[in-house]
Amino acid sequence: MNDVQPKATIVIFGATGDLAKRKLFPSIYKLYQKGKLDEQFAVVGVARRPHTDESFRHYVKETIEEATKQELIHEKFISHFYYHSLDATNTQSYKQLNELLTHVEEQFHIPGHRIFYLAMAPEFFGTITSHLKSEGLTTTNGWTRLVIEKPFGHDLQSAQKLNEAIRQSFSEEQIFRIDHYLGKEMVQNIEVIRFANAIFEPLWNNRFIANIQITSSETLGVEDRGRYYDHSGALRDMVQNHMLQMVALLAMEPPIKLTTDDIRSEKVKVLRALRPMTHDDVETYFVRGQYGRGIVRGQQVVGYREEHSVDPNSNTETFVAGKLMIDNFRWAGVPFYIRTGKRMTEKSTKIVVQFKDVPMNLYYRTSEHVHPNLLVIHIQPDEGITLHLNAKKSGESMKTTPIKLDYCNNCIDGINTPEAYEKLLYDCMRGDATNFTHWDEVAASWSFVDTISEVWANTKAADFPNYEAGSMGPKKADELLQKDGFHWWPLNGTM
Ligand SMILES: NC(=O)C1=CN([C@@H]2O[C@H](COP(=O)(O)OP(=O)(O)OC[C@H]3O[C@@H](n4cnc5c(N)ncnc54)[C@H](OP(=O)(O)O)[C@@H]3O)[C@@H](O)[C@H]2O)C=CC1
Ligand SMILES: O=C1O[C@H](COP(=O)(O)O)[C@@H](O)[C@H](O)[C@H]1O
Repeated sequence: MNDVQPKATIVIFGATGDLAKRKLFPSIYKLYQKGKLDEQFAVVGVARRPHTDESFRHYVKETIEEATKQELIHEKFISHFYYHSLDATNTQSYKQLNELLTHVEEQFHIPGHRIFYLAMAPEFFGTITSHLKSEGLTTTNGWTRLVIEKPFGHDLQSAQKLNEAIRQSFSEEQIFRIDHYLGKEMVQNIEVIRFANAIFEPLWNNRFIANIQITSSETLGVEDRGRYYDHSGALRDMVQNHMLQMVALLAMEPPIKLTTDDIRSEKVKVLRALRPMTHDDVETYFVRGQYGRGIVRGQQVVGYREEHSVDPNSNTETFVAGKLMIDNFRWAGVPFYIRTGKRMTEKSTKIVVQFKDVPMNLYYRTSEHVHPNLLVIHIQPDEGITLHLNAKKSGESMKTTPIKLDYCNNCIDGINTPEAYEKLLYDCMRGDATNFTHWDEVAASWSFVDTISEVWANTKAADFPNYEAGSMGPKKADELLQKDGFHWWPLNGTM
């Protein structure tokens, strides 16, 4: 894990697809540019469509130039790319792939370390992994690792089935399940903010925190992913993975050490402590929404049901808000509100920790309230922390005014935060699985969301579409907090 310039072959299944193009190739290039990969690496692209090594290299070069908006200066870099045309279901083809891998390993002096990155539809995961093992691709002199993209199943049962299939060929230690939110700089910062600051950890519990709000809003609609999304919805697409991972990081106990196992084990405990939903609870604790037509960033956009490859009578939610309770000593009684949706007012991911009011308000003897202290963690697009405090109003004795202490992570000159995929790929190459999800986390998350999706699948949402594109979601999402005497803190800093 200490190898700063790991030596490995990255085999990308689905190399002609969208993810490889937009995220994987540019990330590999950035790692090379930063000197995190030396010359002992290779990338072998795999997909069905025909390519020679030359035409594939040309394609990769173009995609990187497009993504990074710069001329690809390192011609040497591109010579590390190879292509093998393969239908995932064709056994014979894996033998040829193995021969190619042996060849590139000799060429670049790579000691048999292989990463198999499955950037393909999940229905192929089992077939590919079983072929990798049966055709000898996992038998090398080095280590072999498997990177699996989301979605990891559709519910607990299908995830279990998928996991069992993969585990026939790879052990849990070899499996790196991607959740790209765990690669985001400020998501990784949650642990540091909590555990490296004496002022926060003693307050990080139900005695001092009133509620925690996590919002991940998008302005985009479903784009060209209507077919996938209409069978998934926001609950499976965002809540089961990204949102619950952020909840786990915010709520976990301090790990004994900062090791992968210790951190994961604390996260799993949180996910297991989530108060399970009964069918009757769902309506009280969760709100679903679907966008209708509206205006997003000045552009008129169509409603979800009019999107390409979406059922015109679709019951699929494009928005979820929920109130989560964590039934343990630290968090009993503290609501964690989550909210995520497509076609909302702005693209933003933020966490707001609202502290309880001071026991007695000395500064306003009237009914006025002092502002609650808030710790805002800005995940994206801005990265940073804002602490909202109260201070004395200049010149006016005994009057308070809200003030903000701001730290902007991505404003510092010269620091360009690495893309999540860049960090995660590098972690995988070094064998650090901390920011990947363990099977136990996946299972606990599915088991929590399954009841909600069952209820929603079996009851038609009569009010869909129930929010206008370009808004912050349905009214019921506001009422969810109002019932508890809270409100969503605005995302644009006007608090
Ligand atoms: N795109 C994104 O931003 C994100 C994607 N993901 C996940 O990543 C995975 C890939 O997504 P994405 O890149 O968008 O998908 P695409 O549909 O763009 O690409 C699919 C890839 O699979 C290849 N493929 C399809 N069938 C076969 C087959 N029988 N044998 C060999 N190769 C095949 C295709 O190439 P060819 O047609 O040449 O065979 C293509 O390279 C999915 O699991 C998705 O959910 C997760 C998060 C974000
Ligand atoms: O995993 C997914 O995440 C994206 C949002 O990611 P972000 O990094 O842009 O916040 C979402 O658009 C997509 O539907 C989902 O599959």
